[in-house]
Amino acid sequence: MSDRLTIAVPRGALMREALDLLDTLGIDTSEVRSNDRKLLFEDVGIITMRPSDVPTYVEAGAADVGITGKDVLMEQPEREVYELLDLGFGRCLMVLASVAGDDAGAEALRRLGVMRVATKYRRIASQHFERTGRQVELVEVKGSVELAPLTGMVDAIVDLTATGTTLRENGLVIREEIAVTTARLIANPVAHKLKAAAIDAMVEKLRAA
Ligand SMILES: Nc1ncnc2c1ncn2[C@@H]1O[C@H](COP(=O)(O)OP(=O)(O)OP(=O)(O)O)[C@@H](O)[C@H]1O
Ligand SMILES: O=P(O)(O)OC[C@H]1O[C@H](OP(=O)(O)OP(=O)(O)O)[C@H](O)[C@@H]1O
Repeated sequence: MSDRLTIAVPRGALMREALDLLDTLGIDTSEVRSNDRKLLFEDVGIITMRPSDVPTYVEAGAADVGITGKDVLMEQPEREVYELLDLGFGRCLMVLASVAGDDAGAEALRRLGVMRVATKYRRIASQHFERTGRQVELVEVKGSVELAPLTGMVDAIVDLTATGTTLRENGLVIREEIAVTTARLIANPVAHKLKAAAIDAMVEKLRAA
C-alpha cells in the first residue's frame, strides 16, 4: 500500500491556516489556494469540504487524515476517528450568551425552569445544561444564531465566539463559557495502522511547526 496520505482540509474559517501548515510539510497548496470551486486535488493528496464533513470523510477512509474544529468533534462524538493533535489555530470559545442589560433574563439562566436556547450545536448545548442540572428547550438554527434572542424567540444562544465582534454588534454578552475550541488533526483508525510511518512523520513535523 502506498504511504501517500489523503488529507481532508476544511474550507472557510480554518482553511488558510490549515494550508499554511501543510506548506510546512512540503505540500504544494498553491492550486488549492487559487481555486474556490474545485474540491479534489489529486496531485497533492488534498480534498476540501465543509469543516463539519471532515469527520465523515475521515471515518469512511476517503481521507486518511483531516483537519477540523474541536467543536465539530464534540458535536459528532459517534464518529470513529482518532484525534491526534491540537493544532493550536482557529481558537474560539463556545459560550452561552444573552441580551446585554437583561439582568432578569441573566438571573433566569441560573435558575431552574425550562429555558429556550437557540444553537447550531445541539449536542454541546444539551450536555452543558445536563451537566449543570438545568432544563433546556433547544431551537436548532442553521446560522446567524445571534438573531434568535433579539427577536424574543429564545432566552439565550450557545455559539462560538472568536473576536467577540458578532456578539457585541448584536448587543449580546457572554453569560457562561462552555469550552475552548481549536483546530485538531484527526485520523482514520485503519490508516493510522497501515500508514503509521507516514502519519507519525506528519504528526512529528506538525508538532515541531
Ligand atoms: N471566527 C470564527 N467563527 C466561527 N468558527 C470559527 C472561527 N474561527 C475558527 N472557527 C472554526 O471554523 C469552523 C467553522 O468554519 P466556518 O464558519 O467557515 O464553517 P461553517 O460554514 O460554519 O461550516 P459548517 O457548516 O461545516 O459548520 C468552526 O467549526 C470552528 O472550529
Ligand atoms: O466572535 P466573532 O469573531 O465575531 O466570530 C463569531 C461568529 O462567527 C461564527 O459565525 P460564521 O461566520 O461561521 O457564520 P454562521 O453564523 O452562519 O455560523 C459564529 O457562529 C459567530 O457568529
